[in-house]
Amino acid sequence: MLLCIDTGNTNTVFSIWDGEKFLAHWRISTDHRRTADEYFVWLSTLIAVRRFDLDINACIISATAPRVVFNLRVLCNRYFDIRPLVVGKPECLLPVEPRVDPGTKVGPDRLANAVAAFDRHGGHSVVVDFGTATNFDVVDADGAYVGGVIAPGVNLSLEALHMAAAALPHVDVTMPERVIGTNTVACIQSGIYWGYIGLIEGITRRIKQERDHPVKVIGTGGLAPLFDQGFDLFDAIEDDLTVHGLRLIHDYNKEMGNG
Ligand SMILES: Nc1ncnc2c1ncn2[C@@H]1O[C@H](COP(=O)(O)OP(=O)(O)OP(=O)(O)O)[C@@H](O)[C@H]1O
Ligand SMILES: CC(C)(CO)[C@@H](O)C(=O)NCCC(=O)O
Ligand SMILES: [K+]
Repeated sequence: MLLCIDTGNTNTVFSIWDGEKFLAHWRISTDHRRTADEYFVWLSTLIAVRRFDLDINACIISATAPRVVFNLRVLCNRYFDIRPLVVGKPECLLPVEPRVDPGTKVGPDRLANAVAAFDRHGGHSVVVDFGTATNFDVVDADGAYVGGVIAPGVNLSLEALHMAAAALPHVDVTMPERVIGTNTVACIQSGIYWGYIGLIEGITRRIKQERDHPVKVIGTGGLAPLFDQGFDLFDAIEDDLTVHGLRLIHDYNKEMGNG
């Protein structure tokens, strides 16, 4: 079984691939202080609940927070006796290299998104990923990541508003019926919701103008469905895009005799 670990700045997803399908996706908050032993206790508890044998013989990691990699490597070595592939490190091959400015370290989650989008939708696409950041990852005809956009994430914007303005409470993200709010909470919800609708519409329109080929827009991340209600923002929503990409990158390395 392959263990795919997608560490974002807020949450980390552990997914188990049995060679044909994902058996489970488990989520834990990202904390670089978490030790290998802590991860293992957590993992083995979840595996016991699901009653399948833990037979992990390969691991691939995407870490947008590089500090977590040390303890994840220890987890792999100590408990599974394997060396993980770490996306973005020179020893981890990619089906196509990204085409960006020299010296740019593209986020490994964006590299995985590009590989997954190319697999499911072919070239000429853009992934809109709603995580800690709201990032747009542009995929070329051959599947290469060729750049994109990084905007503050929805929950980050809400948090910033609440922290910086004494009179503004923390609110949940929902779709308000009307743009004009008649109370404080409704005003904030409107600013966030309609603000992000405008951001997604505006940025995808401009990305399409900059490309010389029609572009498919793929939404992913927990909040993608919320922004899809009644709007034509996305051609597809994929909830497991990043781990799907990790699985493909692992398989590619195996095919190439690497790891
Ligand atoms: N209506 C909602 N309001 C607030 N949060 C939501 C809502 N729906 C989903 N979420 C949250 O969105 C998050 C989506 O997870 P996702 O993996 O896409 O990004 P993340 O974990 O926040 O960021 P990162 O991947 O950068 O760590 C989950 O933590 C989930 O609890
Ligand atoms: C943009 C985020 C934060 C999205 O998770 C991550 O991919 C990242 O830290 N990227 C590094 C910079 C870049 O991708 O250009
Ligand atoms: K993510």
